[in-house]
Amino acid sequence: MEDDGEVSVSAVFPLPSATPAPTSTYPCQVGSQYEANNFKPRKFSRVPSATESHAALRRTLQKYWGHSDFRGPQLEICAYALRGCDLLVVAPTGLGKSVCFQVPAVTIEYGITIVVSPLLALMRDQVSSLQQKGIDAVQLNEKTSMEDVKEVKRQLSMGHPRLRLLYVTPETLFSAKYQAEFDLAYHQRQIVRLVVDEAHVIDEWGSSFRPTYRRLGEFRLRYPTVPITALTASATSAVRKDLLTILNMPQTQEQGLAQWVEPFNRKNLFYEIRYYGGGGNGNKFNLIAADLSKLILGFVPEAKSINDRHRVTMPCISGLVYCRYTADCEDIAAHLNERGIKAKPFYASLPLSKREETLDDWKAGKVECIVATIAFGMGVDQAHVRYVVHYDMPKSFEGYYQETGRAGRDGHMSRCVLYYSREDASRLRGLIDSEASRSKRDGHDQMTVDRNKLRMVNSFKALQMYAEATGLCRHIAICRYFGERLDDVTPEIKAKYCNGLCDVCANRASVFQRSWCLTESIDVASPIVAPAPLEAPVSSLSLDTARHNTLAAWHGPTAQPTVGPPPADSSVDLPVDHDAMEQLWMMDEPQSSFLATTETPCPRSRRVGLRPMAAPANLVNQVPTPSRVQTIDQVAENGLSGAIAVYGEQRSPGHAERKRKERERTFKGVKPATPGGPSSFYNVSAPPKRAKVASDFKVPSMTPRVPAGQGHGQELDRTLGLQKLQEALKASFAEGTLADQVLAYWGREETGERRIKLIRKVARELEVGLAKGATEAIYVARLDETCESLKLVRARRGVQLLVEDKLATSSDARVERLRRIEACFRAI
Ligand SMILES: Nc1ncnc2c1ncn2[C@@H]1O[C@H](COP(=O)(O)OP(=O)(O)OP(=O)(O)O)[C@@H](O)[C@H]1O
Repeated sequence: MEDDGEVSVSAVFPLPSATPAPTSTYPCQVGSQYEANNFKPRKFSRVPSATESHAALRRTLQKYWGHSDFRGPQLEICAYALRGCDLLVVAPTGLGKSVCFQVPAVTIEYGITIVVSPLLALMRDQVSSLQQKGIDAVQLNEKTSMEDVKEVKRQLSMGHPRLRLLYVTPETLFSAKYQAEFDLAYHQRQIVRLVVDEAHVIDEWGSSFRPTYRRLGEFRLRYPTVPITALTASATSAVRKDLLTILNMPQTQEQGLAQWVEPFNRKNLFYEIRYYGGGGNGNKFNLIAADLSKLILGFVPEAKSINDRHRVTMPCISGLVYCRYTADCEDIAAHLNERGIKAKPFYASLPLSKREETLDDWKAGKVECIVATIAFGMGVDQAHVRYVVHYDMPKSFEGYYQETGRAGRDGHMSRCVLYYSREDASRLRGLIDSEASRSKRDGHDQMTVDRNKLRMVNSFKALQMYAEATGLCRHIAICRYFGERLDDVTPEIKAKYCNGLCDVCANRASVFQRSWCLTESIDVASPIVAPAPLEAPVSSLSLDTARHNTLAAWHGPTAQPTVGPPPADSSVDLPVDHDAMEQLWMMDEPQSSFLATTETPCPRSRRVGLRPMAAPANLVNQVPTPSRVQTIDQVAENGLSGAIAVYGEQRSPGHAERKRKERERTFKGVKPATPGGPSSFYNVSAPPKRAKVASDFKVPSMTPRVPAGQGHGQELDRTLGLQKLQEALKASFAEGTLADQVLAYWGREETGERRIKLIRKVARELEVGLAKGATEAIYVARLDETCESLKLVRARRGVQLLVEDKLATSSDARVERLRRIEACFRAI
């Protein structure tokens, strides 16, 4: 019987050749829950500066995890999570990706982080490790007891839950059983983030045996203000694009994505391929078993000396052997036991208690070797695994990388061996073909089937080429597969990536000689063909229309989206950047073969979409006399959050107590979110809190663009223009006595949410007027002038002119534009 639980496959594509130039905005804050919620670390009553956020995150890490400091990009990623950004993190196995979402989830003041995890065992591990640290975490899946389900539902509905991390399967997330609770938690602003862990499985599992994975994109439509983090260790650039598309996440820095792609190399792993010929008719066991046990026994002295050298105290040497079939797991485990290696089988159809026992014994060092199918592996975090052997070839390159990634997570040298024969490869190829046809029977459309099949085949072909290449450094080949552009001749690169830690670099001649035993009559993989572009999950619908439809499907046709769809007659689709959307579906140029790639070495870390550290000049100009001393340099260093903090009140003794009393006063008469339910600090019926910060609006310095390659007279890209207008209107009218005066004069006395809605409508109306008959240059100029005019509302002199009806007598050019704005406010 074959075991399910495969990791994704993908084709071979290069990474973007260069990191996009940084912009001077914080795109990830625009339109995110950050705007509505202002995630704050505990103890902060205002938005903290970057330095303060970092300190808060570090404190959490030290207090709960006991690590002295963050590793690599962890701190930066956590800080972006605190800001409410959408994040994509692609980092090698063992880097510590869990910290990147767990630490912010615990650091912020309140709210639940939902973590979608693919495997129950992985969920169980992470939840119990968090609970041991004293963190409120819980898992919700089909195995959760009734009592726990009740408690989770209570936490989701209560308005101010203790719960910090809720681990779910995608099936649970979309189960009708919990929808009301998730909806309520969302409306009470208690869902702070969706995390998709091991996100690479979305692409393949979603189109084969776990279709609910593909539904994850609906989350964004349903809960549009909740930011998303996707994390994976193995994703080529094509897979990354697919993930973002499926999850309905922004695709670029401009659209609000912060992305980390860390180098894939695992320096401390020794990769080796063992070739064998034949292996048909059930004689594979006879061919390999003896060699396998000899290999493992041979590792032991070396592994022991590594452990001793690094003071790793384990009763025995930990290792893993991967097989494709459950029967092989049993046979190999029995064989190893006969040879004195304490081994146990592990596969999906074993009872859960048995699997848990095996895993616990292995972690405790009572069992030396686990002989497992791919049901075991992803996310398993055992530090001292000294070897990973593939008795069978994995079905995908990503699978190989993930599984070998279990080795050497403590950073010390460990070995990864793959047994390879062409017979095995061609059998596996047949299996992949039949699996692809099975997904056709499962009701997927032809295009999805074809694309999926091509992906699987390509990934497998790449793995076969990797195994067959007797002259290419294994480390370089792996990194090339994931898109790093590396040459394999420069000694510095070879030393940096491998330094003799693969069979080819250690002894190329011997590898070549050993490969002679491969059966010549069987073909090696044919070239890789790029799959067709991915169908957008929201296809031709705009995101807003899709979001509206989704909400209607869930909440009934009268459902009111939190951020409503634009009126039918509006000529602007606010969140859709058609130009950028079109680029989403465009794939990179395929490489004929990853083995042939050469070029510049990969930088240490590729970060795409990161916020630069300089604050926009226009923002700095707007900062009123700060109540705390803060230089422009500090603002630049701390970024926008830092600049907002400038508006914050000076803290004084008794500040916390005063804040508490103020809060109690504010929420005294607040109605419960549900009839009979507890009242909440954050529920929707709470009166709008008067912000202490001057305003949390962002002023993006974005320029409206025309679609690439088009000139004047062509259709304008107006999304950013609309956004700019909206921000300017908000800045002038969202609050403040001057704005109140003007609006009262215009007969608009809306406050709070109603005023914000009005501002949105006015922005749309205005933008349509400005775009009429305009070329790009005229449009930009009109936008700038209108935004400039709006500043009058923030000046006493301007307000006087307005409310005393002296506009007609004024010669100020801005007045004319202000009239247009006034007309809009009066008319809507
Ligand atoms: N800042 C840190 N300092 C020390 N150890 C850390 C730090 N961050 C994470 N670790 C440790 O690194 C190990 C790997 O962490 P984790 O399981 O999150 O990795 P991962 O990136 O998710 O790997 P995989 O993709 O293979 O699941 C864990 O044992 C964790 O405790």
